[in-house]
Amino acid sequence: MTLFPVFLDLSGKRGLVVGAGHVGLRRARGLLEAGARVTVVSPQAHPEVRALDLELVERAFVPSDLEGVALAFACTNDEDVNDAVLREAEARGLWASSASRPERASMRLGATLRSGDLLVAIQTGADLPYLSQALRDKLSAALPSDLPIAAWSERRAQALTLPEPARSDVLASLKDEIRKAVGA
Ligand SMILES: C[C@@]1(CC(=O)O)C2=NC(=C\c3[nH]c(c(CCC(=O)O)c3CC(=O)O)Cc3[nH]c(c(CC(=O)O)c3CCC(=O)O)/C=C3\N/C(=C\2)[C@@H](CCC(=O)O)[C@]3(C)CC(=O)O)/[C@H]1CCC(=O)O
Ligand SMILES: NC(=O)c1ccc[n+]([C@@H]2O[C@H](COP(=O)([O-])OP(=O)(O)OC[C@H]3O[C@@H](n4cnc5c(N)ncnc54)[C@H](O)[C@@H]3O)[C@@H](O)[C@H]2O)c1
Repeated sequence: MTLFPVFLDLSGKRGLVVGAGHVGLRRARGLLEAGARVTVVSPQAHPEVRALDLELVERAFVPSDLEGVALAFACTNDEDVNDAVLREAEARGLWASSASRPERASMRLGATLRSGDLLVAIQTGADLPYLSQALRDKLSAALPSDLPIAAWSERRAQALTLPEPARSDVLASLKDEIRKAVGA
């Protein structure tokens, strides 16, 4: 299956996390980092989930938990519950992922690498987190830590306001400088 890569702006949207073990904790943190509002539904919760700024509902999942939600993460240790979350999400036209049945889900996750706003996500397409993590670590070690990304972005924005041929000249030299800086 060929997956479509996309980066979501979740600010102000509600994400539902079903199951508050260590995978649910990772999903809740990731959603909060992205500015989403988060509801976690789980009878038991990892202690670190309680410390987060989210709504924790301490009971088993029911389909109405999906009301008002933009996307859902099935992270329980019960495959039937994770399947039910996928099924109910699908019925409501919502994207959902499953920690235990990824191949049945409409949404897959990957290993991620962040440096400021720079975000790299790696998905093997083969349910092989060891490979995506290994590639992420390799890329992380190779990435220069002091890239002047904001300054480059500002120079590009300014160049786009220039008339030709200045615009193309400035953009070409910026492109060369960036490729050299990252060793491409
Ligand atoms: C990269 C990362 C991102 C993330 O999940 O955040 C990620 N797994 C991570 C960690 C991790 N995964 C597992 C352990 C337990 C210990 C171990 O086995 O080592 C740990 C360690 C831990 O949890 O700490 C085992 C595991 N993983 C999956 C299953 C189910 C299955 O295989 O069916 C099982 C077997 C469960 C079991 O049977 O117990 C499934 C998936 N895991 C994916 C991604 C997706 C594939 C991505 C790809 O192919 O590229 C996919 C398909 C899910 C999806 O699409 O959402 C994250 C790194 C976090 C980081 O370091 O940043
Ligand atoms: N994708 C990944 O990266 C990854 C990594 C490790 C494990 N896994 C898979 O994900 C599953 C979850 O892993 P974990 O380590 O977070 O498990 P865990 O056992 O730590 O947590 C499971 C949570 O689900 C909750 N739960 C159980 N039934 C529920 C229900 N009906 N409604 C709501 N919540 C319910 C439990 O109370 C618990 O908080 C594992 O069983 C495994 O299959 C995936």
